[in-house]
Amino acid sequence: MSTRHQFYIGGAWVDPAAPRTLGVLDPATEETFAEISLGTAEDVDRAVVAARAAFAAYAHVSVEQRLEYLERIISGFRARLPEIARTMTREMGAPITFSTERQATVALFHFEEAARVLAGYRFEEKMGAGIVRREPIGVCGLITPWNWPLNQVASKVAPALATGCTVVLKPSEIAPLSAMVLAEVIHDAGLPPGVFNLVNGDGPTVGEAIAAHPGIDMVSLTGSTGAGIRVSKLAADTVKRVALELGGKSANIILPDADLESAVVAGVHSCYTNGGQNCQSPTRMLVHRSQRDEAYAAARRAVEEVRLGDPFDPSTTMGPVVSQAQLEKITALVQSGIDEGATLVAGGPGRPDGLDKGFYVRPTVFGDVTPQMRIAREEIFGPVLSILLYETEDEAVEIANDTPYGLAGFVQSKDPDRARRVANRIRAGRVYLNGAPFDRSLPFGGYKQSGNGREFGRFGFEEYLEVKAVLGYPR
Ligand SMILES: NC(=O)c1ccc[n+]([C@@H]2O[C@H](COP(=O)([O-])OP(=O)(O)OC[C@H]3O[C@@H](n4cnc5c(N)ncnc54)[C@H](O)[C@@H]3O)[C@@H](O)[C@H]2O)c1
Repeated sequence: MSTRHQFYIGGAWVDPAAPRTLGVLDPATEETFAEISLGTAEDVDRAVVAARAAFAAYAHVSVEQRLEYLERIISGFRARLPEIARTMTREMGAPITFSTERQATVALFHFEEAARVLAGYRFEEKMGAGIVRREPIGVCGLITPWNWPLNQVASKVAPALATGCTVVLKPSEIAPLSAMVLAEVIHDAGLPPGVFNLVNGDGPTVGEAIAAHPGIDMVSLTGSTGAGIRVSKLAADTVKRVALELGGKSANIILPDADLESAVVAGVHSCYTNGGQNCQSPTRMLVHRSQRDEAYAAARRAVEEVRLGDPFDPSTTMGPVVSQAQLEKITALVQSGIDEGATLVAGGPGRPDGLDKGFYVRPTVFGDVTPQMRIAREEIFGPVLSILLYETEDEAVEIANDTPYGLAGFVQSKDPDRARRVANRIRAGRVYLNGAPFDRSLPFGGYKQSGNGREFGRFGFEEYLEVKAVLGYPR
């Protein structure tokens, strides 16, 4: 078993203020394979002192120098990408192919994108009788989840470092190890001590200490809506900037003119990506009532294509879910779907055949789901798709928007103008038309209870900047 008891503070790996440990579980074997420390408010204090001291100089480091640091992080990351991917597969169960091609690669993208934005960014502009300057906001407390463990870390750390901020990172205590590899990469890149700090711990202790700390200027959290609310309340006392990336229950509207078979099959697979543990997963599929039977048959065929099993086997397309707690939550919601009268199209509760160990759940599809059912309203965070039926385009849009969330939407139609019209009516921060691929430069974030921040590209970069007007220039 590997032990990673130290935190990265002030440019060195240091012992925690008090000994308290937590095992990290391999979700495929249910075995504890590593151990970390759980920090305290005292550890957060030390990290904030280091980050504040470093900010005084780092805020004024030239763009060229910051670009050089980012380039060194990028090459160090690239060199360790296979190890980073394996670490994520071990700590949270994503299939190795997915960890390599998506989880790790997308995390690397954020550093490349931050460097690209930094290289072309105008930090000053002339306006009226003055100039407007954009300056780094200060010390940033970054709190991240386990489902895309390094992507979420990188989408915050990269723009923070690029803009001249300093960082106190608290990765998820459930999947903390890939972030510790990143800390080693950042150390090797030779950033000044204190610019980047990492303290492991749980939400109520270390997360809340970060949110409340008077020495932190901004807190950015990706996680559940409940954690986001708690962090906002704690941050209010010191009027911190708060950026939240929270849960979702995204709708995938399949308009009647779409190619139904391919839209349904792609929608099922998209819902199941990363074992369904994605904030923006299209978990509510909206199908025209006249296409019900055909859609259910296509969904069943898509489920048969899923290869559930050992996440280190390159042919596996779905691994276990992250934990026993997550497995129980998913199972309870699947049972609620049955109890509330939805039609079980595929899957269901219970252990998948042939998998006696590990937190495996059966990929499941429900049909005839109504908007009031729990499986239509609650974020399940597992491979469970709900199919809802609609009669008119207006009704489809109404169902899509009938949720406290607003992270993403998906629209399928052969008519691009029609798809765009429907997209404009969806109250969400991102809409994908006809299976559009991921684009790292476009903003990512939620409406409503899905959050208030924007990450990725220029929008993510600007989250870490203050705006200053300097008056007294000729007009
Ligand atoms: N919108 C997005 O970009 C996005 C991306 C990925 C995941 N998510 C969301 O994250 C959730 C799954 O991740 P999770 O289970 O790790 O979420 P979580 O809210 O349990 O934990 C997320 C992080 O917040 C910390 N935390 C928990 N309670 C806290 C508190 N009271 N104060 C401060 N910090 C606290 C945790 O320790 C962890 O580091 C889902 O709801 C998912 O939709 C959102």
